[in-house]
Amino acid sequence: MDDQARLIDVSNFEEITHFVIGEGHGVKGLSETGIKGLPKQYIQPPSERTANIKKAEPQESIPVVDLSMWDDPTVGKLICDAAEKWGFFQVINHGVAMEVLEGVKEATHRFFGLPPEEKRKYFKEHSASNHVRLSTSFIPEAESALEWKDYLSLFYVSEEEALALWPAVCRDQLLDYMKKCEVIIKPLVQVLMNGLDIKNIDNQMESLLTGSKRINLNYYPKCPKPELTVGVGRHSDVSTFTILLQDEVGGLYVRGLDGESWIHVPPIDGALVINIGDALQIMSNGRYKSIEHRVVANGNDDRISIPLFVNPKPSDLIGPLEEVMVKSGEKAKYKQVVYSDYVLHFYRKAHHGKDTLEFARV
Ligand SMILES: O=C(O)CCC(=O)C(=O)O
Ligand SMILES: [Fe+2]
Repeated sequence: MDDQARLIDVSNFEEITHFVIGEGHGVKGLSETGIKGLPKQYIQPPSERTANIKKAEPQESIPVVDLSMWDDPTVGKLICDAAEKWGFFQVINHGVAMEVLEGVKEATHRFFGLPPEEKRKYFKEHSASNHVRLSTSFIPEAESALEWKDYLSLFYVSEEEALALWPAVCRDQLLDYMKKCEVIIKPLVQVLMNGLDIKNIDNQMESLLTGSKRINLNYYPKCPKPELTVGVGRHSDVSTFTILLQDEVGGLYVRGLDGESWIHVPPIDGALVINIGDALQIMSNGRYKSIEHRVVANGNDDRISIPLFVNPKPSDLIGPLEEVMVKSGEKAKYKQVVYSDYVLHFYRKAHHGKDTLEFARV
């Protein structure tokens, strides 16, 4: 380890980029060299550094909803209230077995444990398909300061394609997990739509809300100077909703109800975190909120998380749902946009809070 540490010059921008991206080591590899300083491209402006996080009182936290009785109207109410106020909640007794969750976490560690020559094949420059992409930071080409994170992003088209393209060390566990998550996705759609007074969810509506899926494997290696950088910068997700599995390390913060403070999402063994994304904020004309969140870098531990983004289809036109507009009599806050245009807009710039939504604002 020491040998490698001597080889890496923290102040040499090109050398770092070549090591991280060119050779496929990622920031995980950089962290494992034992570097002591933070390369300058990872230094965030003071306003974004998480050491400045003004934390809320610990007793205020996002709701935890027990899903053992989906049909109980109080469960539905808790979920819809959380979606309106917090945009974030955790679920327990959700019906996805502990072994399945463990399998996904192990698969994530197996993928990131591959030698760099193997992982390199999945970087943009080499990947056989843009449905399978390993990246570092968020979108390094567009960022003036990088995030301390590597991630594999897998767009789901069909089981057949996934079996052919997704890395063999993780694909079976991920596909199994995605299938098992249907026990959450279907009733969640039902409950959220009920909350908007939409009772009849036909195939077209179901497809508009859940027609495509993306699963990411996030790896946040231990960081030499965590107070100067971030794991993920503030953003909201572009999904309908996201189901997030995190490990026991912690570090995810969501914007508090006052719009200023940051609230930690404590890891709960066996729980899943659910958050509303921009697509549902748009479709509900702002009733359900996609809330800003961020991940701190950690000086002591590596962390993983696995978000499953449940999305409209790329070709779908999204806008405030007609049923919502008719029932509420409100003016539309958002216009109709092609979902893939919205997503492309998100991927064109660095994470910056909820800015992406402006793209769809009337
Ligand atoms: O790692 C986390 O807890 C959250 C990650 C996240 O926000 C994302 O991938 O969109
Ligand atoms: Fe996110």
